[in-house]
Amino acid sequence: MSNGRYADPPALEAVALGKRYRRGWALRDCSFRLPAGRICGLVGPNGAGKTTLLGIATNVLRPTEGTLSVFGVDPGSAEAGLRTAFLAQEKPLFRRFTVAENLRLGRELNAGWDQGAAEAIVRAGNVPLDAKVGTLSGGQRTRVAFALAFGKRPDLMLLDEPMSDLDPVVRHELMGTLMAEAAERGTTVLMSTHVLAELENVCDYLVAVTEGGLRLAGDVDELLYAHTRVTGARDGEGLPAGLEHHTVIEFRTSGRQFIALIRPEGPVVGPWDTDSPSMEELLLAYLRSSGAPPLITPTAEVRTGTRAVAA
Ligand SMILES: Nc1ncnc2c1ncn2[C@@H]1O[C@H](COP(=O)(O)OP(=O)(O)OP(=O)(O)O)[C@@H](O)[C@H]1O
Repeated sequence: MSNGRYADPPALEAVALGKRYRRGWALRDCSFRLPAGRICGLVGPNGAGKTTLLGIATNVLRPTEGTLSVFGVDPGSAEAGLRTAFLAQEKPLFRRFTVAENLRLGRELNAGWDQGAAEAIVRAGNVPLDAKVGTLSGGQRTRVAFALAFGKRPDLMLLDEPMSDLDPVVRHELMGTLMAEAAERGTTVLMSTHVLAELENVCDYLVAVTEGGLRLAGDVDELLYAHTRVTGARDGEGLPAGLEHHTVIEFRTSGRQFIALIRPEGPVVGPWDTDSPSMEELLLAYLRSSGAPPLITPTAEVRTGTRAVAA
């Protein structure tokens, strides 16, 4: 169904999206597009609003203001439900049922169910199909939850910190399975994680939130291209003269060196070394500097006049 063509509706489009709980806003004024076929990392500190965003995309939560559409339709529509799979942080499974019974439920609930794909994931971890889910280790349960999500053959796979209880070998293997599936079928993936290194060489798209606000959204290449890492000899405490002409995302000193991440507003002239940041450096700088101005790249920008929800 989805294959990432530009004319297709985006996998996700948020327009002025906000969610308020009793204690206050968990998400506010978020507008971005995630084109179909992308592998997107969703990052932000604890309590930033990631799970809230995923909850709205899966119709577990309704927005307080604004809209979020999934392939151009409301997350509560039958079409969005059919095309989306969600691997929640707490991996809800029927613990008193066996693995096979959980897969059978998956088959009964999903028209396009692929039993072979689901069973292959379970078997690759030597998880017995006749074991009760409640007796499995946390990592084994995650594997079964992965199998249920993959068995659905979704166009959009949403994952909330999916790897947090997996050992490094299984983490690597399941990430490989996820990438192979996404590449083969053009599946859009939106995955929240705190392990920034996990996203390098995997994601081609990023969404970063802090304190409920969107900080970065867009194509990884565009985001990296817009930034320069500047390093040089420290001269006093403050920003070296000349750097103030640029948008400074973060400035730090270490011993006799300084390191800055900037969005250049012209040629970067000075006795410094300039370089492209890594994805991890870029994300860390934005997560540490909540006052830095957000950047939404052209690919992620919501075009005015776009109808957000065709309910
Ligand atoms: N059901 C709820 N009722 C009240 N406040 C909530 C509820 N769910 C989340 N919040 C609050 O909303 C904010 C965002 O929470 P959310 O779970 O979306 O963050 P997160 O980025 O997923 O965090 P983490 O990385 O810790 O999982 C937090 O301040 C949280 O306390």
